[in-house]
Amino acid sequence: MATPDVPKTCKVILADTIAKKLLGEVREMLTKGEQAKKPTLAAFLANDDPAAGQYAEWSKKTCEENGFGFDLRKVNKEVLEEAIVAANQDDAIDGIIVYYPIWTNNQQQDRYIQETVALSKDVEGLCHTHLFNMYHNVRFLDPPTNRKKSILPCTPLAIVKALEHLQIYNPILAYGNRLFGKTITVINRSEVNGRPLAALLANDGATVYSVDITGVQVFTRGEGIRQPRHQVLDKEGWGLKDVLPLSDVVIGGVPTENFKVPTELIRDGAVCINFSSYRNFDGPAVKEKASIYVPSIGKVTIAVLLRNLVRLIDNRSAQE
Ligand SMILES: NC(=O)C1=CN([C@@H]2O[C@H](COP(=O)(O)OP(=O)(O)OC[C@H]3O[C@@H](n4cnc5c(N)ncnc54)[C@H](O)[C@@H]3O)[C@@H](O)[C@H]2O)C=CC1
Ligand SMILES: Nc1nc(=O)c2c([nH]1)NC[C@@H]1CN(c3ccc(C(=O)N[C@@H](CCC(=O)O)C(=O)O)cc3)C=[N+]21
Repeated sequence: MATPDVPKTCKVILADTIAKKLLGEVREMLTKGEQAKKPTLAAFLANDDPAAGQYAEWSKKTCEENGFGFDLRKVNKEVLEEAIVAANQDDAIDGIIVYYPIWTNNQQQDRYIQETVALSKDVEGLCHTHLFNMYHNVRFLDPPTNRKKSILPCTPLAIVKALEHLQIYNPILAYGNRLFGKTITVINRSEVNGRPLAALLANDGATVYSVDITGVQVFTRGEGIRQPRHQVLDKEGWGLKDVLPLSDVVIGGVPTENFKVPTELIRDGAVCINFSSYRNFDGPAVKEKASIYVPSIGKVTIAVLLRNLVRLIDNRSAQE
């Protein structure tokens, strides 16, 4: 029998679809818990980054629509540290988010602020203990009791949730190994986004090419997939031209207007995901190449933020 002509079309998946599913789960978690009061986030905005301001507005809206409190605090850089310390001690506040970057030319100072947020209120998973657990593939804060879940950074986790939704995670495989056999390129290696993302994906079994302005590194679980955590190697002289043709999934996070992933290098049928505030893929062209295209992820990030907040509250009741 002749095979009918199947049109070759790219499926565009919007963040909203994935976010709605997660928000449904979050509301369910909320009704199961026995919170006496409305879970409340304190959000510190101490820069004039338009992306951060927009993100704050979106987060506020999503919080309020889903039964969460969102307390936006616009503060001066100079008083930020003291303001965070006060929120750490305030029982009315369940989680704290700080919009980065703050000191654009001083990463050390931003790191210091990340550490100022109390571990029990670190809704973005950026405190050292949370980062250490993520990089070491440790899921709980209190082994061997395992009642307190370690928090994962919002944007990397949002991308993992998107990949689960798209069934790039293969549920036939064992949990923790569901990306085995997949090759993924992540274009961005910042400490808050690209690097944790590459580590998470490698910890789940993928081969991850992590690309930044300086070059390419490969994150894997090592030979024979038996390593408990990822390993990193430099790929001297490699560039997008080497890694894109190998990649089942391409994730763009370059924060510039004019950067575009070269469409001609993308594999036919690849899955393309953009998390940058700028469009890293040339929309019409990528739809001729990709099997699935996710043009933005922000709404999923916000859903994950709320999910993390519920986790923090559960962790606190596990403590008590
Ligand atoms: N949708 C979401 O949930 C979120 C989106 N963002 C957005 O993601 C973007 C990235 O944010 P950050 O990681 O904080 O930025 P960043 O400036 O800290 O890091 C940018 C990364 O991209 C790399 N890069 C820059 N130009 C490149 C090029 N031409 N080729 C390859 N690599 C290049 C840099 O080397 C660096 O690793 C921004 O647009 C930000 O607004 C950030 C957080 C959440
Ligand atoms: N500590 C920290 N954590 C962050 O996660 C963080 C940050 N700092 N600094 C700024 C960037 C930027 N960012 C965005 C998240 C969502 C949307 C978002 O929801 N965008 C909508 C688009 C809105 C529209 O329609 O224009 C979407 O993707 O659907 C945008 C931007 C988080 N950031």
